[in-house]
Amino acid sequence: MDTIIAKLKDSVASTGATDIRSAFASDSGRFAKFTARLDDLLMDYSKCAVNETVMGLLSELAEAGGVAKKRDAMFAGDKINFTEDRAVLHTALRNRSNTPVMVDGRDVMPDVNAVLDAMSEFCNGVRSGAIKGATGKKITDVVNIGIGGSDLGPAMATLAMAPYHDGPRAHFVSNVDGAHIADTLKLLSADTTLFIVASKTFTTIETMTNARAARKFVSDALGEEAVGHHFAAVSTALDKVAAFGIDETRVFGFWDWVGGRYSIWSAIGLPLMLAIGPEHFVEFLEGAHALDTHFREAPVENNLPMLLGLIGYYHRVVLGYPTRAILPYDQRMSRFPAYLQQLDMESNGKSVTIDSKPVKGPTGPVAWGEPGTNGQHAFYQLIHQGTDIIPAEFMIAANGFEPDLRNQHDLLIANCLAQSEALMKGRTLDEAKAQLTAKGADAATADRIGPHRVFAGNRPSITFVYDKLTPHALGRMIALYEHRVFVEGVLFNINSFDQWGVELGKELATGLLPVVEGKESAAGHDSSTAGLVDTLLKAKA
Ligand SMILES: O=P(O)(O)OC[C@H]1O[C@H](O)[C@H](O)[C@@H](O)[C@@H]1O
Repeated sequence: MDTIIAKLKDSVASTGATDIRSAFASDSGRFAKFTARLDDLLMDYSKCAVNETVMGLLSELAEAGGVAKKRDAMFAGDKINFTEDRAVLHTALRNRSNTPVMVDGRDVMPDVNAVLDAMSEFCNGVRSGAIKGATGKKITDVVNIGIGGSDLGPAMATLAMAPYHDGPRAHFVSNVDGAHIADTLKLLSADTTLFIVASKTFTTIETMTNARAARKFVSDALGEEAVGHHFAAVSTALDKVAAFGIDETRVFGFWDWVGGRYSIWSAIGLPLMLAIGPEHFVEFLEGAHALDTHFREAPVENNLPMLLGLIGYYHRVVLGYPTRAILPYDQRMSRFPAYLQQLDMESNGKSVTIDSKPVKGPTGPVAWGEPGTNGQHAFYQLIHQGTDIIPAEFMIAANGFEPDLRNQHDLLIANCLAQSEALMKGRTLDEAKAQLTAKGADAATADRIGPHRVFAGNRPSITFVYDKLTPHALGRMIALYEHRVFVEGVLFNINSFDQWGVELGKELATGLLPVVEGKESAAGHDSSTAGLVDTLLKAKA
């Protein structure tokens, strides 16, 4: 690996790979060379700092890092999440070919299918009105109470699939800040609302606290006996759900081999299924399955997640770029960057290798973003002219869902393409000055103002294009990013599937609660924490 990385660094210098603009000028076939496809999904990475030498070395890197072998081990149910002694099988949840997937000598597919059937039956009942609230009214609103992976996936996907909504309205409460649930409940009537308590562990303090507030909302309005009609739960901890008092016919399970940030395909997808219906939900699973099959079968040079992971690794480790921007040109994908933050940073924000040694180089970059065109009018300035190079990942559908607003969709496409072109081409000082002079500026003004109007160019971007954001296309896009994170994690030589880094803060918060409540002294805490507690206690009304 180290030798190949060194060769990559040398080849960047010796082949001038980062001069993307010149590469386009000298090779009209560049787009054809550096694009890959899966059905209608096109990945254009020609605007990255790559050439045949770089791509060849990246393929060698995939081989040396054993990516294909580890991929096969994941799909086969090996316990690759060794720090938690767990298999990693979110792919089994969307295994539409239904081939057996073995964990500890047992095929998990019958259980997967049984939960999917139970979810479908429940959703059909709620959507048709056969399953009603305690007063006999139809459920019009569903509130998912969850956080992290039990919120971001369903919230992101439900918003993305808005054109397919024909079920109850969906709301998402995640934050322990009482403002979140209070503002949500204000809009709702208990007798027509169903709450889904979604928590893999069923111990997460934010979720349990919000669930109790929701329970009080229902019992205050309709009486304690109504609670059962207005709650469902999704969890791996069925004993804890029973203790909370949710009827077992309304509990949808999943398994410890589904990571929270990979759980949208499981019963955690219940709010999405309620909104778009079981058939569209299955199409969503099928899209992910198509990508899984592609990941397992396509040769590296045409394998989208392999390429995306290899280029991501190249950007981070070889070129040293610290972040990447996720920029969907799709308003309904506005939560996709937030979703990817958990997927990517919780998976690959690690400092210890699988051999339990400190990593030698960088691991996961900061992933961030907002939908275009909004970002253009906010932070793109830094992407174009700032001192860090930030690889951008654009995504755009050829078609929107508003035929009467086709002109707006064309404007959206033009903006998306213009950004990647501008990032790559930039504007030289001579061009900037000539432009100023053409507008009537004198030479001294052109000299003074010109440098401010220079764009360095050669800034990398990847663009994804697909026909339309259908359930299939969304499932495929999420799975693509999941496997990209996998490929990068293998190359970083880390375990992408645990998240010990979130634990310390949780432990300290538990210890600090009695201090903040004024029941215990802050002695023993550092002076900053003690000082902050003191300030807050004095200001407490
Ligand atoms: O689903 P839960 O068990 O409530 O967990 C919710 C979230 O909280 C944890 O702190 C983890 O960092 C996340 O990976 C997880 O998705």
